[in-house]
Amino acid sequence: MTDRLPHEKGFHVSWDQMHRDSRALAWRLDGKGPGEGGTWRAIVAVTRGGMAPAMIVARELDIRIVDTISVKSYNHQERSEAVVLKSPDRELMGDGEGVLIIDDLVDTGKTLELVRKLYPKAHFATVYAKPAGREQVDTFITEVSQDTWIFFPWDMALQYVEPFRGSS
Ligand SMILES: O=P(O)(O)OC[C@H]1O[C@H](OP(=O)(O)OP(=O)(O)O)[C@H](O)[C@@H]1O
Ligand code: HPA
Ligand SMILES: [Mg+2]
Repeated sequence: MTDRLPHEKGFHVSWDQMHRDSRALAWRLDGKGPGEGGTWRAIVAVTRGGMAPAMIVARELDIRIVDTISVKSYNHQERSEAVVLKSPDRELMGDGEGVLIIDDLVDTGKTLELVRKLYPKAHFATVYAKPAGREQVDTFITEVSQDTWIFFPWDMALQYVEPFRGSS
């Protein structure tokens, strides 16, 4: 399967790495909100990939108001038009002021571009970022090159690999 991937490089993220990087994202966002003491009003996870880092950030920053926005833009590794399948609570959101919108990564930036149009005052944060989408994100932790495909732990499984020298 891997020999058919259209991307030259793979960046494999373990659950442990995702936990560490999401915590680092939380710490970076801590105290930067517009509320009293730099607090944030709420978190909105971009489903589905944003839910894992959003949960970790919500826990670290003690934010209990968490909603989701569902944006579908990929079929496997093929990009298609981004569409909103489910919106967060309208009253909660307003123009997005004080709301943290969290996703696992920004790639072309099309997903966040769409969400940003809806909530221009929100703060956009991702764990990983590729150069083409960097402008769409206010805070991120790790940048990878555009020709890298990030493999997330929820898409992976442990499996047998042949020894380097083959088996006798
Ligand atoms: O910056 P972009 O080029 O728009 O790509 C980034 C988005 O693509 C992936 O989501 P996907 O649409 O595959 O859905 P998923 O989170 O449910 O896997 C990823 O989780 C981001 O949300
Ligand atoms: O590099 C990626 N990895 C996983 N999902 C993605 N969706 C857009 N780009 C990526
Ligand atoms: Mg996603």
